[in-house]
Amino acid sequence: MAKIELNDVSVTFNTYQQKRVGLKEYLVNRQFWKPSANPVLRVHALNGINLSVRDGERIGVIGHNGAGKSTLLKTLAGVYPPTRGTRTVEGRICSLFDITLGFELEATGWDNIQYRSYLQGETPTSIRTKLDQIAAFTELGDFLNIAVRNYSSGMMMRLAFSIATAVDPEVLLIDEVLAVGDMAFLNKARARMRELMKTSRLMVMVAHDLETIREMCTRVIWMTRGKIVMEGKPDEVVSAYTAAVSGTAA
Ligand SMILES: Nc1ncnc2c1ncn2[C@@H]1O[C@H](COP(=O)(O)OP(=O)(O)OP(=O)(O)O)[C@@H](O)[C@H]1O
Repeated sequence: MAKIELNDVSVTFNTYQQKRVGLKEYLVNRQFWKPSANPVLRVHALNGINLSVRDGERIGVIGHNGAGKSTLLKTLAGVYPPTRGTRTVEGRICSLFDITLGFELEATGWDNIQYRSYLQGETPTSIRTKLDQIAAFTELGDFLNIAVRNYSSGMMMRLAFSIATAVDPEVLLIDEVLAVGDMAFLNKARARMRELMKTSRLMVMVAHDLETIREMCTRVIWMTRGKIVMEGKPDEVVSAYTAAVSGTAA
């Protein structure tokens, strides 16, 4: 059984009003420099989020830029620990965002498929059957024999997407704006994503495309400034959001 439980979760980032002051800059200007010249800014990206998602639910997250959607997804994935509150996620997670991060640049495509598959919980036996399927999906052919340092960004995307989606996820976390290479690969990737959405036990998807949300989700969450302002049936929440955005809300 897969489930997600967020209890009063907040995520705060500390950032600086200006760029960080380096050692050289500090030494040169130290008689003039004061910490108050560059105060810490606290960004409350998530603010007291309560969310309970059960097996079988497909959640869509909508909201304007900077509302906290990606931070929510990354908190669910375990990338950001909550500054306050508790996070419980049960089930094998597949995160479809930032998928090209963390590759071994000096290793070949084949080696990276192995390394990543282990990180995704595969065993030497289970990898044996999947290796060829992943390689075939990339359509990278002999390029899989060279170091990924030499890949174009589109080739990296193909490799990363093929590996990330070769799992049998229980909890699927998707950022819709995943750019996955050229048109030919994009169509194939979209088809695979839809398949994963149908087969995973629970999904949370961040999307700006409201039609995809209406079509794919069982519940929608609308976020503003790190808070959930409305949640419920896709049609109702999307209509309220659209009305608010176009300025026709009552
Ligand atoms: N790593 C970080 N360090 C500092 N601030 C951050 C970081 N990540 C996000 N933020 C800030 O947190 C807030 C929420 O950002 P987030 O990326 O979650 O929004 P979003 O709803 O996904 O936006 P978009 O639709 O533009 O992708 C923003 O104010 C953003 O500047």
